[in-house]
Amino acid sequence: MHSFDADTLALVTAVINGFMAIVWLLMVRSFRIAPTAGALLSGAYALFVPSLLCLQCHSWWPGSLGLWPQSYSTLAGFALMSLGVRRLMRLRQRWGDVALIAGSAGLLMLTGAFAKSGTGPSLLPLVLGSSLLSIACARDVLSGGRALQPAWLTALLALPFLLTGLLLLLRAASLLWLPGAGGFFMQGSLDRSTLAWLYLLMTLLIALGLVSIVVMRLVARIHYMTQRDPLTNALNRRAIASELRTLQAQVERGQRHSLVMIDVDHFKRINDQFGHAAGDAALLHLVAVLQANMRELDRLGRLGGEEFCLLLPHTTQNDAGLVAQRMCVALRQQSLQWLGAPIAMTASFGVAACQPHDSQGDTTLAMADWLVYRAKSAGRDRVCVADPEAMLGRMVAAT
Ligand SMILES: Nc1nc2c(ncn2[C@@H]2O[C@H](COP(=O)(O)OP(=O)(O)OP(=O)(O)O)[C@@H](O)[C@H]2O)c(=O)[nH]1
Repeated sequence: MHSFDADTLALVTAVINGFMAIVWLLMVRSFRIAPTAGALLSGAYALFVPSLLCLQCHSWWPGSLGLWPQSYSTLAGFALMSLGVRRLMRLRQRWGDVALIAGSAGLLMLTGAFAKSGTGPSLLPLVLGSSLLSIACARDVLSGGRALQPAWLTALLALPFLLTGLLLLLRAASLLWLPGAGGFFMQGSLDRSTLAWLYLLMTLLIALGLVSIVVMRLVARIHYMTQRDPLTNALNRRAIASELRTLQAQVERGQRHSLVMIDVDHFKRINDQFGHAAGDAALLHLVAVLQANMRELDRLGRLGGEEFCLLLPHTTQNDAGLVAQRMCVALRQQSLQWLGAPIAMTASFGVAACQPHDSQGDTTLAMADWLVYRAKSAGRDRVCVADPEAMLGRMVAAT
């Protein structure tokens, strides 16, 4: 553990910070991932590099510069880090708080430097300000991560920020008690290289934590996209088939669920008369009307073209018929507004209860499909509800 001295470890930490600055910049520029948070974090990491490198070059640059570059770049780095973390956790930005902490720390250093005329800024405000900002990051990860990740994982991500904040707080305390301690790392009870190791470890953990937040968000987004129809954002065919299989399995255990198949009437005419864009808008309008008339646990999916499927868990066929009737009337009454003019739109609905002994839901789907066909034949703009006995007889006869 102690085979490296503190300066070498600070150099390694600087390299890691530089690498992370490039990683975040790449994510922002090349992939447009978390653009604002990424830019702020990239800036923060870039600012930490000179603050760590200054430990090495301190001896040979102009004495008048003293600790100024190191002090301010560290403080500015923590300020940007704090803003970046808030943005990454999708919390309302607190520019005022960050400006207050960083500004007052900067001002204190400035006044301290003038008071001591040329001795360079006092490190105390810098370390205290950085510590507060790092603790604020831990708090933001905890509050922003509540909705996203399991609690233990959020706590794990917040921990390195908290430890860094506490280390800096300890350092501030040592500066207060030992005002002569001029170096970046704390002197006293813990030796410099142990502290350098701890800072290096915290840097690594924070970098991993921040990147893993983005990776988890991306995985969740990709999972969401594989389940959705890109135009209407309703569930796609694969996702609705999977939901239907789940309901069918519950039917075997005595639950009662229903399915509604919906097909827009004369959709081709809308496309032909008003153009494909109007057709797309009509599909979005249909989904909006259906969603306004369904419960949160109901599932709406697009099977393809202008054909949709609505799963109604814990709903009898009769109740599902009433829901479909409500949707049919709502669609008839709320015409699509296209370029300032109304376009009348209706749909045909087929309603069937989820059938037993139908693990894939094929029979249920076929029944609802057949009922839509019947609604179309009977003049469209209506709901047909299954009569299971009569229907199964007819479907068997038809095959
Ligand atoms: N705008 C648009 N049109 C689509 C989309 N998917 C399929 N269509 C069109 O939807 C139309 C479906 O026409 P048909 O199957 O004849 O059905 P219909 O005109 O609604 O007639 P009925 O169902 O008998 O009332 C076709 O012209 C497809 O090109 C889409 O995503 N956007």
